[in-house]
Amino acid sequence: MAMAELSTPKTTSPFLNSSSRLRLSSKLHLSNHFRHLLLPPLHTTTPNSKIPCSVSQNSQAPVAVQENGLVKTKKECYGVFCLTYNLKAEEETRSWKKLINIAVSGAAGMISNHLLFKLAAGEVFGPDQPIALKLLGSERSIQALEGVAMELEDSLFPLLREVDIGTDPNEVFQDVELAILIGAKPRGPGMERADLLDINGQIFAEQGKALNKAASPNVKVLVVGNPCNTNALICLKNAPNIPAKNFHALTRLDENRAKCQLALKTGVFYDKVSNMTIWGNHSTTQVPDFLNARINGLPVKEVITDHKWLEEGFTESVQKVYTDGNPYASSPGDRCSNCLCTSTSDRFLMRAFFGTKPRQVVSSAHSRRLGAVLINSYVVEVGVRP
Ligand SMILES: NC(=O)c1ccc[n+]([C@@H]2O[C@H](COP(=O)([O-])OP(=O)(O)OC[C@H]3O[C@@H](n4cnc5c(N)ncnc54)[C@H](O)[C@@H]3O)[C@@H](O)[C@H]2O)c1
Ligand SMILES: O=C(O)C[C@H](O)C(=O)O
Repeated sequence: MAMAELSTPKTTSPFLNSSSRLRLSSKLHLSNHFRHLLLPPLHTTTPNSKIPCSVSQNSQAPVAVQENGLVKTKKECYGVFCLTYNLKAEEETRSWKKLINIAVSGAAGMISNHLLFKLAAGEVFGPDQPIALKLLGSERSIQALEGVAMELEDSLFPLLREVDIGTDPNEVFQDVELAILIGAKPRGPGMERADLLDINGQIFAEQGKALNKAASPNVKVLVVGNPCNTNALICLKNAPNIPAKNFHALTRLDENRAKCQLALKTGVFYDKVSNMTIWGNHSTTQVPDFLNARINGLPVKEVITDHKWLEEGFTESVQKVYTDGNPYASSPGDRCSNCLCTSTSDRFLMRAFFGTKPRQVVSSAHSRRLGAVLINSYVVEVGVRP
């Protein structure tokens, strides 16, 4: 890491997105970053005071655009992301793709905590794809959400061009091209995912309406919050202007689990298991399809001769994983969400859908018209379009 020096911008104080509805009440814990709201605006500081700032060795810091000697700021933004940069010089030497607007709900939660940093680092859409993150939180999580925005800011990800935070989906979803809907309650011990429908269903009705109104008409929607299949259907039904085929529910985790089970049984590394897909819901009724899966290129039934295990033990181990409490959760008995592997699954799936992975066969729960719209997991072939 090299140390660079940036001049303090001659500007008014950066402000938080109005949609965050953050107010400075006496109850609000004031973090260091947040204190600037109480400090005099930056234009009262010495114009050229230096702020040390670490940047990656090879990149020159882009210069913020100025008008009438004042640094231009955006309206709805967070901290350093309020500045408008002139990236023309960079565009001449690098070919950036057009920026994509990505909304993430539940952005202060466990899964997002892992996923957002992978998105910002370019691990999902590649090193030439700039992104803008629109982070949606609940009123309760707004302080934590602000903390997430600060961490993103401090990370200086070159591809991360904007971060907005808010609690109103109608504002946060404005013009988004991808919406990853994670914000929902996770299940507790002894609960089935379906038990969450009463609590979580309403969230996805509201967010469906907001997407319908505010998002880009071709927005792709990935529902993670459980029960994800039903929530995806609720969301879709509340967003009639968005093509039904754009809605997906995350069942990729089941596919990964099934691969692990087969790898464990046969002692192969899991990359030797292919064509493993899931049919049905992200629930105890799903069917992991071992009939079409391959181990080292051979049909599973040829490699595993214990067919009773395949039909019962294997199937059940994927269907019922962690129903009685998740050993990987940070505090077992308290919550049952697998944040790290879920964020990895999100990543796999999005990479697959946005074509940054070679062609492959995966399972995905997405809508299908069989008389009626169904959201269930089935086999899809995805990858770079010829
Ligand atoms: N499909 C899958 O493979 C999969 C895997 C793991 C978890 N999940 C589900 O994902 C959901 C989130 O899990 P988590 O571990 O991140 O939970 P978490 O409790 O850590 O985070 C959820 C966050 O969402 C926020 N939130 C709640 N309601 C909201 C709303 N209306 N709008 C915006 N934000 C809201 C909460 O304040 C919280 O910050 C759960 O429903 C869980 O069951 C799905
Ligand atoms: O099982 C849960 O409740 C969380 C998630 O859907 C998972 O499969 O791990």
